[in-house]
Amino acid sequence: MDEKEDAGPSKPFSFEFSAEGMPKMMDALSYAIDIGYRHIDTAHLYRVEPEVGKIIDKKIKDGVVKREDLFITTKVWHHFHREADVEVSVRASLRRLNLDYVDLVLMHWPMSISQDGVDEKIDYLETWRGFESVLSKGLAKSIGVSNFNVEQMKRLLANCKVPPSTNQVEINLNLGQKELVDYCQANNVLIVAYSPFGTMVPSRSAPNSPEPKLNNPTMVAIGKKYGKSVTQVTLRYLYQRGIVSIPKTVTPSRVVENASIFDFELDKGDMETLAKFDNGFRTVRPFFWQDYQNYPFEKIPDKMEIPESLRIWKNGLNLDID
Ligand SMILES: NC(=O)C1=CN([C@@H]2O[C@H](COP(=O)(O)OP(=O)(O)OC[C@H]3O[C@@H](n4cnc5c(N)ncnc54)[C@H](OP(=O)(O)O)[C@@H]3O)[C@@H](O)[C@H]2O)C=CC1
Ligand SMILES: O=C1CO[C@H](CO)[C@@H](O)[C@@H]1O
Repeated sequence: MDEKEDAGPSKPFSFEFSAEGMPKMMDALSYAIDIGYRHIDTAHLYRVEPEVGKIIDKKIKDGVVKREDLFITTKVWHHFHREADVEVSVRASLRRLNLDYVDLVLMHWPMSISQDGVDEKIDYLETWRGFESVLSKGLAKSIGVSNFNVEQMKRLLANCKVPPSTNQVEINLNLGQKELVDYCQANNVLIVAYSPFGTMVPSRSAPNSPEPKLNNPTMVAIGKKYGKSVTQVTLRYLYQRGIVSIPKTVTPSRVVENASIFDFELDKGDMETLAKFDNGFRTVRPFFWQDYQNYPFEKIPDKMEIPESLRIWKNGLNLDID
């Protein structure tokens, strides 16, 4: 393996993954597959592909699932945006995952940032040609993007040979992204919602985070009406908008809870009530990249105090993955 394959931006950030969190996460993944989860979302960034691969391998060897039953997504990070580097990244992920192919590979962000954190200003249309090549070689069964805004989706769809199957973006009750969802769905691009709970959950919440929280009276009342939790109502709401959610939990009971959303249907009135929570509050906003070319979100004005809940990374990110 040449060092380019697994090198990552050694500066300016240092995002420490908690090693002790790994076993819990892997136990949760193993349990999720046992109870019926089939879509696994990972990425070069997350540094867990080898462990995900081991779990998949074991579940196939134990006869719990066949490879074709699973839908594995991984993502290409910023510093592999040269057309030829996309394949380098995907082959490295396949090696770490111990797979012959992934079902979906995503361009994690539209920005291209060097391993040293420099804004390399590579056009994502060039990067996308690398994705089309990876698809043609069978390294991925489908290709998509993540964190693309409406303008970027329009430009990509107008300048590609193979359209993205998916746009994985933050969607939750705070951030409904109606214009983006409507555009993608009108153009047969599946919307996958990351951070589907937004700031509802304590790990993402801060004193100034907007409603709804887990104890929001309106949410609790709607949940009671259907015998469901606030988080199940949230995931069902997204499902009924034609959106695939990818909630994360390391808690076994929540692994079950988050999957138990297909035995009820929110009525029209409740869907309208839930839509009213939309206030545009974005949970995942890496403001440290906001001056880079193709940064997809509105910029936070310098004078505005950046709320703690937006500072998902205190120091940033270190991708020197072995
Ligand atoms: N493409 C991209 O740029 C991004 C992709 N993603 C993807 O989306 C996935 C999910 O997003 P993430 O940001 O983790 O946020 P989520 O909205 O999935 O929230 C995860 C948090 O919610 C808690 N939680 C989960 N289920 C419940 C429940 N039923 N009741 C109460 N709390 C609950 C978890 O706690 P606990 O684990 O302790 O149970 C965890 O702290 C990520 O794992 C990643 O795969 C995420 C961000 C950006
Ligand atoms: O899960 C994640 C944590 O935040 C990163 C940057 O904001 C995301 O891109 C990533 O997928």
